[in-house]
Amino acid sequence: MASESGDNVLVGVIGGSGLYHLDNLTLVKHVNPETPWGFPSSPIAICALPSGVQVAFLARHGIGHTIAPSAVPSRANIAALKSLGVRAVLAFSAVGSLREEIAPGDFALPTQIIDRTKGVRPASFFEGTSVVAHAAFGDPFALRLVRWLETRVRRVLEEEAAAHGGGAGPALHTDKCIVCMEGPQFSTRAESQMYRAWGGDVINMSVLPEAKLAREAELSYALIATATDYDSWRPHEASVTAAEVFKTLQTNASISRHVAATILEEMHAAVEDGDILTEEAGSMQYSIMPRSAEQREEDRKKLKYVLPQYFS
Ligand SMILES: CSC[C@H]1O[C@H](OP(=O)(O)O)[C@H](O)[C@@H]1O
Ligand SMILES: Nc1ncnc2[nH]cnc12
Repeated sequence: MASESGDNVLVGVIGGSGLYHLDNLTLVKHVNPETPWGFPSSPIAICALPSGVQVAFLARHGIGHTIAPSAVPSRANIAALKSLGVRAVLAFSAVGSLREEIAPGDFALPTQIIDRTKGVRPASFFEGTSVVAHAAFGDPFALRLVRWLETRVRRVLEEEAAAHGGGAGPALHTDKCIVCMEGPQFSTRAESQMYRAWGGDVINMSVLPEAKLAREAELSYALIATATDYDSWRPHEASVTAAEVFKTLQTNASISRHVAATILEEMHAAVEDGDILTEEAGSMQYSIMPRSAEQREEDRKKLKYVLPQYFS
């Protein structure tokens, strides 16, 4: 797909709470594409890695963290990244831990999601159009990208531990299930315990509809979850507060920047090389219901923005 920017920006990074910029990058320019679903959360920073390779960085809640989780314009965010030519998205998120072994400061790579959003977030590019599509979402993250990330993120966490005296350092937890709640209030103790009983391992307010929209846009999407707290399930401990989250947010963000600075070059190369990290390309081919006479031309035009190969 020819990108709107004309640049070869294949990798997009979405920063969550505490992560409003990346390290070791030279800002090339800011772009703020108006998509058929409005403007992204903030202007997108197109940044050059030391090799000159460019990546796109978007702050999910805006640079000044002014957008609440339920109000994040996820359709515009994903559509804007796609319009720049992005094919794989690395998203970061601050999460609560629902498991004793996932300590604040640890990192997790989820492979499953439980949806506890309340239907107030627009969750499909097809919503409100005359085109019906049912994307496959059994594996909500791009598994090849997740597996690719495992070894690389683990290595960075080991480097972090070595640089800070060789102690245990943050652990990486793989194959975890993330609960996405509506918020903005945190969970009750009863809810937190229920999520554990359901098999949830970590919890946030942001992975949906972001992951669904990435799938609809045929972008490979993975989430690096960074634990900040133990949510509200521990019977004899205080339940989570924003103050508790803030305690680990900066350290987690700084390690997240180290992860990004270490892997982005290689990730760009892997995406460019072909199908290793672009497994979602073509995945919507059989998800869109066959064209009928009732499909409105204006809707096809809108959908062309994210899926040009099906709506030319
Ligand atoms: C600041 S606590 C709750 C807030 O933090 C997470 O944001 P993000 O996923 O963007 O890092 C969580 O999802 C909530 O939105
Ligand atoms: N306990 C929690 N619940 C939901 N989102 C979070 N983000 C960070 N901690 C969280």
